[in-house]
Amino acid sequence: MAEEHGHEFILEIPEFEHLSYEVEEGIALVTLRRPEALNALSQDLLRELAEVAEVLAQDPEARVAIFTGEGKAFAAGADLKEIAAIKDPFMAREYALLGQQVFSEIAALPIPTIAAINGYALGGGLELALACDLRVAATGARLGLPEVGLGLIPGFGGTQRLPRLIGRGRALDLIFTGRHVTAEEALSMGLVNRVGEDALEEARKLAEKILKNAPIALALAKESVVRGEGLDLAEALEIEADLFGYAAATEDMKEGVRAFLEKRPPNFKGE
Ligand SMILES: C/C=C/C(=O)SCCNC(=O)CCNC(=O)[C@H](O)C(C)(C)COP(=O)(O)OP(=O)(O)OC[C@H]1O[C@@H](n2cnc3c(N)ncnc32)[C@H](O)[C@@H]1OP(=O)(O)O
Repeated sequence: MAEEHGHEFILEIPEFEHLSYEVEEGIALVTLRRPEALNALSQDLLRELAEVAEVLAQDPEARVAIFTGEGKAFAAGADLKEIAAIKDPFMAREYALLGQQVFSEIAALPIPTIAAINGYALGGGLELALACDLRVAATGARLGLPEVGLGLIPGFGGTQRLPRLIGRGRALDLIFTGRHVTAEEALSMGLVNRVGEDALEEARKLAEKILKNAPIALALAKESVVRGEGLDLAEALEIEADLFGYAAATEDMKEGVRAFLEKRPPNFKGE
């Protein structure tokens, strides 16, 4: 996907069918584009999300990524037509593993990611939003994990990422009832970080605030949080101290501290 020509680094962006990818002023925008099926996550769309994650990990222009959906949904879940065609538990397991793998790649991206939840985020759609670092919802958005009403369970990370984010009790409320919550309720339970009239506009505002900060420090802060999950506190604190050491060795750290002392805004270069 990426080639070196002399010293020039050329990133080839694949042709996508079910999503679009654009980058403007440091913000990469990934838009799911299957509005006729409320952006249901078909296997083809999941594979394109894996490809876009690979692009995001390499694109030097992409400093924050926003994921959103075209039309009235962010994503209405895994594609139920494809689920209906699953013949045995082994195929179903492979299906879950595909979604989990793609969302884990998104969760591990070295840049901050934001889900701009413009409408329905249900089942696998909410699980995609959970794989992002931050979630911003439109006032009219509806979020939920309705899988048990279909005889399924959340299988793209929902049973793991949701309790880690909002706590076991609140997560099991959503998982057992399958109910749709409003953006306001999602905000009150910590499921989303912000609510606004227009999710994308609100997400862009958030991205712009993030972009004012030092890029390497952002990557290291995320790495510290991600690597610390699942470790005991002492081990996780060691990782934090190591990464603090890396951050302190950057030119941007010198610039940030100098700018503070000189009472001016910093000019970070990502070095
Ligand atoms: C591991 C992960 C597992 C999962 O994610 S399981 C799936 C979990 N998701 C769901 O159960 C949500 C399913 N969708 C719905 O409940 C409803 O939709 C909504 C409440 C989101 C919206 O309802 P309304 O406004 O009446 O729209 P509409 O006519 O139902 O949908 C428009 C078109 O979109 C298709 N569609 C919606 N969701 C899915 C889906 N998840 N998989 C495949 N297609 C979907 C429909 O069938 C229909 O299509 P047509 O116009 O051809 O009838």
